Amino acid sequence: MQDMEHLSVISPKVVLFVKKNAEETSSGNALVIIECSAEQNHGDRNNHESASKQMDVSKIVNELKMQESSFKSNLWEAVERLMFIKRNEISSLEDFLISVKDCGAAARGNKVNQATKSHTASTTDSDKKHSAASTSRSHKKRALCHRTGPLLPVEMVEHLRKRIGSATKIVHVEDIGARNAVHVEVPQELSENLRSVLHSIGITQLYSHQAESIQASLTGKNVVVATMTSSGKSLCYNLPVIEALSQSSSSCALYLFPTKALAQDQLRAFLAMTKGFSGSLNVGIYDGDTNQQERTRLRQNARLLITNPDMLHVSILPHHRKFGRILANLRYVVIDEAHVYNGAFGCHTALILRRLRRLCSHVYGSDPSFVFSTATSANPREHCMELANLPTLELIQNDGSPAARKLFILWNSEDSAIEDISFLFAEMVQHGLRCIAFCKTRKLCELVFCHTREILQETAPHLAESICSYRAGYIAEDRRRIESDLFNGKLSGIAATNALELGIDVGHIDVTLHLGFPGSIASLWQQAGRAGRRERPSLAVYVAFEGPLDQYFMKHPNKLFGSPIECCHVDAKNQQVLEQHLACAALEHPLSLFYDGKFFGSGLNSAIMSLKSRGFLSYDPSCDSAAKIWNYIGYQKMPSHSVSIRSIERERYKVMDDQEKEIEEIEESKAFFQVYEGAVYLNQGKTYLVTSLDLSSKIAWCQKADVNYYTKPRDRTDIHVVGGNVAYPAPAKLSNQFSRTTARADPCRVTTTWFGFYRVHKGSNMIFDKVNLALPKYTYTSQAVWVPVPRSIIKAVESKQLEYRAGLHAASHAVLHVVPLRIICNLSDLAPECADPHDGSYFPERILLYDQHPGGTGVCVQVHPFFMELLATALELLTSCHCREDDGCPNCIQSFCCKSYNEVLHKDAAIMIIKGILDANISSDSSGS
Ligand SMILES: Nc1ncnc2c1ncn2[C@@H]1O[C@H](COP(=O)(O)OP(=O)(O)OP(=O)(O)O)[C@@H](O)[C@H]1O
Repeated sequence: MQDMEHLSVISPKVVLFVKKNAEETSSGNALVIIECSAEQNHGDRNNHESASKQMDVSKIVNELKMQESSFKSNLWEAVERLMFIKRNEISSLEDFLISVKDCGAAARGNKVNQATKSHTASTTDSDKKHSAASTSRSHKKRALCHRTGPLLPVEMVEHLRKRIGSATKIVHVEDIGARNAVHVEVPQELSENLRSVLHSIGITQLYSHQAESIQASLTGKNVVVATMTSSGKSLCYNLPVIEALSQSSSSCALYLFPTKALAQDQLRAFLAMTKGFSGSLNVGIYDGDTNQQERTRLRQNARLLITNPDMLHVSILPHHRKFGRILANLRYVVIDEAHVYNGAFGCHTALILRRLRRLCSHVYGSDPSFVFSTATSANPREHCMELANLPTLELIQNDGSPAARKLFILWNSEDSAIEDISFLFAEMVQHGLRCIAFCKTRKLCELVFCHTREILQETAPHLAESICSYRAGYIAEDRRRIESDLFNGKLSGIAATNALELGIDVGHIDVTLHLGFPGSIASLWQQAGRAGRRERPSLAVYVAFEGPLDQYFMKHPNKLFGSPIECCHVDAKNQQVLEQHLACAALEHPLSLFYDGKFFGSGLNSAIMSLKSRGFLSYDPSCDSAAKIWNYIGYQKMPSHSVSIRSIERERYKVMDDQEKEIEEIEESKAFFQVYEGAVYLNQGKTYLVTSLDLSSKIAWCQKADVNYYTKPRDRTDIHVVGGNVAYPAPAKLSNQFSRTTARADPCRVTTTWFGFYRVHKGSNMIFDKVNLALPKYTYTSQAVWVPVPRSIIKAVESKQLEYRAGLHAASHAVLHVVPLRIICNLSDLAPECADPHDGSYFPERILLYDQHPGGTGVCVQVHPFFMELLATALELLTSCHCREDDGCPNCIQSFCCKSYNEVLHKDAAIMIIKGILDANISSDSSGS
């Protein structure tokens, strides 16, 4: 009985002991009960060893209840609740005692309290002997139970340090100092109307950048406002627009927001601002949620139309005559959050804006000014000029807004990042700090929400309902409700995906938590920018996962805080996308080589020829031959309907509960990651079990469940190179020694297979069951660029005792990293073929990149001519990177988008493979010449 610690005298007959280092019971408990008499209690424990029983907590509690019915029920409740909630976490007597202490007044007012006091004192020494990890866990519990009342965000760092003790997880604190405002008087040229608008929202002075930008816009210049998050960028476009609309009763404006939520938010702000406004501004949102009646009303009356690029593409431009009044009088086009228009989506938006400007010019004789805003782009001017094909653009970036101090903590989790962020989330809420916990995936978002709520139910039940989750997939009504609850202060915390990253005004937020690196430094700042608005000090905590990418930033904080944010890229010359939009443009208004070159660039001629040969365009011989007019003659009535600008899928699975209520719709490509028979499915913190999946009607039926595990699909993505000609030939002139490239560009078939799932214990994250499933595969055709690896190289790598597969995996990541050095693209458009680290079966011997969008956006075809040069650049990258680890760093072989979580990478093997391919290529080149 030396390993027993006295827990409490529960009754004259029963004493609870914790068995130190006990083997876990089936439900993961290490509690032992000693049954004895009151006198025996004070005797030698060894005498009663035979009476000890180790069993499930549930059985213990029931047995104790039966034996001791006279005991106070509220204490039972407390103990029971505690045991169930904490089942895997009771690592020391102190943990348990602290938790008991927190379990209500009843528990504190009786014998347990006395036992608690004496044993808290007596176990302090033994606690010191605990390992660092268990000490930190113990401190964590103490933190959870410790309520000191409201704290300021900046006080939280010290508080956390005290709570988690010496085994600190805080590896770095970046102190981002406050910035003073640079105010200027409201410019003289602003009308009385505008002054009264400002007055009505309590603004007496402008920030310097606002005045600069407003003045430029009022004189008709195109402007990009590139200042910090929460720097008052909305005013930079709202004021000139209100001015224009109030000066002329016919003037109109168009606002483009990338999300519906943002559009709603901005409409709210605009209406609040113009509440007492004398003139009629007629503002409205025209998006997929707008009903027919409202659409008609807006087409007839709106002067400020708030929409998105998708609506512009499929509805407004193809039916432009119905919007003729607005287009003819268009004074301003506002594009908020310009950094979102990046990569493939940016490329499509760039062509949509060209279609808009062309119609304004050719059909309606208008030439609107553009106002862009962005907080997180390293090249705002270059990016926005390319986006709208503008000859000039005024860059406003001298930020005159004030900012309060922000502390940015890097938190390296020793055990579970999910548990840590949940603990931090609960801790913030308990100290009166409003908080958003950003999670990378929908599932993580639900898990963090559930964990945090469990903690709060235990430690501060009155706060358990004050948190919520928010992610894509929720029905619009739920999202609007959550947004407004957060705005109104009904909610004090929210676990969210990047759906909440853009500038929705969610009221004041004190703290942002970030679970894992969100994919770009720009995105991390964008998320962190949600807190500390309105000059309040704030806190951000980046909680790292175990993966190499997060660990890299934990080791090198300067790579986060000292590096510039990423550039935004769009490639409006992408031949494939250009042709898709030219077909749409030709339907909207006939195309002319003569008049349209300035909108669509030098690729116009060859794109028209290609469309002609494919039966989309025909030349109108009746027109003046110099103007060369081309009409749309394609078989599709509305070509824009088949051009998906965000790869939005039409095929979706519905998730229904047993009351036949729809809970969510999930895109087909993502459905089986979430719903399959036996899956634990989470939605807004509720746990469901998927009882059946009807593949024909695409419905997943589920019912509420109370389970202590989650499920994880087992899946694999295979690339099958189909062969044959690619749609677009490589440019004739290829450069230097790699002209006889062995790289190929081919159509490919991308197939994701789900072959089952794991059941994983919630607390321990241990897999305890493996289930096989037969689900339909998800397949789409796309394009790939690839190069085979000669057998001799594989042998050479293996002869050095290096892992060939790890080298191949690392090499494809390195090649992916250098693609943006040669072409303008978004890295998420492309993906490398990643070897499944847990699958030892055949894997193709090649380095391959494929286009992630069904049908492909043409990036691989563009890459093909210089693929071997990319290999040479990748080799330079690897050999010049001084990181020492075999599995490299994010600067060389680790990739954020790796589907195999950067497992099984080897830098030296990658160097050998790339070098080998290049050597083989040069020798085949010289032997062939
Ligand atoms: N000149 C000003 N004086 C005082 N407060 C201002 C001024 N201009 C704007 N604000 C306030 O600053 C807050 C942030 O403004 P806004 O939402 O326009 O910022 P933003 O730069 O668009 O933010 P985000 O980057 O998140 O989209 C608002 O509450 C707004 O009322």
